[in-house]
Amino acid sequence: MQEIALSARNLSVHYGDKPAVKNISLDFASKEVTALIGPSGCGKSTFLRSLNRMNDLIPGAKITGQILIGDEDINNPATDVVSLRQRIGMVWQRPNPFHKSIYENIAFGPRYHGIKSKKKLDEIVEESLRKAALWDETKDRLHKSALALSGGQQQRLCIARSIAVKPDIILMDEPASALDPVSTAKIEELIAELKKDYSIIIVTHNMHQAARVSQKTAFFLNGEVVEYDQTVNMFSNPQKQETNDYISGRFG
Ligand SMILES: Nc1ncnc2c1ncn2[C@@H]1O[C@H](COP(=O)(O)OP(=O)(O)OP(=O)(O)O)[C@@H](O)[C@H]1O
Repeated sequence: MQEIALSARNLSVHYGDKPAVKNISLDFASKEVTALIGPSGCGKSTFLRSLNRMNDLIPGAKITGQILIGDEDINNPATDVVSLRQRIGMVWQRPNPFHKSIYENIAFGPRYHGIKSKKKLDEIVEESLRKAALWDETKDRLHKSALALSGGQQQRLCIARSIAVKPDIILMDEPASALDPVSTAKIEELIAELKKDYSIIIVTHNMHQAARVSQKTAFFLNGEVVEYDQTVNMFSNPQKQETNDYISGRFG
């Protein structure tokens, strides 16, 4: 049996009176990549943001249902949201490095979580940049501004920053959509490498990308999950007409 990293149970999200995510239950396997696909506005990002309580920051967003890590429901008001976001990291569509050096971008999180030793921080910075396939490109300029990196390098830096606090799960919201094809390919290679150590849930509009990087795919439509399956099955033999229409480009 596959280990489960995270489960959504009857999860619904409303913005005011308007439902954006409707009663979704999904299990996410450990150390796998799960892709969330579907047309614009179908609730993928809203669902993703619920998984580490980022929707808490949106006024008027109301969340019901459970997000379970083991027996722990992260929607419980007693949950320490800072430590939750350390365990479940997030990488956004546009790279958003801090206006600081490359080193400080990575060291910020571990330092915030109490690591003070320079030697330990140096080790974490190197290890995180290596895991994000960025060490060779940055080792001679660690104390230069992160903003001088290319867009693709900045996105790998953001991935390194999320790795630095040792998460179990990394959420990615269209992490390559603002990047050129070469940078996109690097991010995809990196995702394949990262899944050895982390469970990854990625929103993507790019069907080829979903097919390349993920082991499971969930197809969202109008706030619901229409189909959830192994990616190879989903793309070769979808069970629902709507899935077939979407992946063959008939809408969305
Ligand atoms: N902050 C918000 N306030 C109000 N409504 C929102 C907010 N964010 C999203 N919505 C609405 O919720 C629905 C789902 O949006 P969401 O962004 O989750 O979809 P999506 O599938 O990720 O879309 P896209 O692929 O275009 O990013 C949409 O109708 C959207 O207009």
